[in-house]
Amino acid sequence: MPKIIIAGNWKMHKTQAEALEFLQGFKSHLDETPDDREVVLCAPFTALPVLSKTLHGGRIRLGAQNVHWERSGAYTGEISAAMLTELGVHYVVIGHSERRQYFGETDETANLRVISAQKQGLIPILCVGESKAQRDAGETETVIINQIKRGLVDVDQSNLVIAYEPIWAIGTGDTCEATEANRVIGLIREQLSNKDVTIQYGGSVKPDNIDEIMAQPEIDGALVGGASLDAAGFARIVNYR
Ligand SMILES: O=C[C@H](O)COP(=O)(O)O
Repeated sequence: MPKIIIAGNWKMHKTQAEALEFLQGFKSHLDETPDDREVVLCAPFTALPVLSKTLHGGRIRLGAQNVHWERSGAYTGEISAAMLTELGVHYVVIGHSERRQYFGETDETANLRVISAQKQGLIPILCVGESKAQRDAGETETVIINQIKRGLVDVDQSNLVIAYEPIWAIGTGDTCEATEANRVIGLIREQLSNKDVTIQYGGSVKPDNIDEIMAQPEIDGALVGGASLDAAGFARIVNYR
């Protein structure tokens, strides 16, 4: 059975002080969180050390939002997998559509990042998703299958999470219908040799739609952007029914 993973992706939000303030409001809600799910916070690099110290041994796992494929070297502005594991990071978001759109990342660089993350013991959360134009042109299936095939060349599927994030649903409030997300995630699973890979849905997940999303049989979790910034709201998402 795939593990259920609810992850918050804070993107470029929260200073260290704001991250600690969030935790104060969030942690008390975890008493109600069923044991069947993993809770992950993917924070900016600068907030990882303080979160790591505060979360040590607790219920919440730490995630980063990117990783380079080399162990070290002349790569100004980049972070290696070894630097992240040293901080107690367990997960790393890779190939997010914002990285692809604004920073020129491709399926090929996502693939290199996934492999280097796994080598260092990190669990990659590989993001895939089609644009509105691609969906309107009837290309959703082809786009997703290509992203999965190229992103997973030589990748060990036993330590892997995939997030299906239709680009048109990210930060727009325009959530993909839960049944449609379920259909595409089923298609992604068909491409995998390991059927127990956790496949999340991401794109305008909110407290008022998480129950329907998580009721879908193919959906094993959520990657939550904007709604993960508010402690009470993210707690409701994590504690979906
Ligand atoms: O990584 C998270 C996704 O980009 C979704 O963001 P959102 O929940 O703000 O739509």
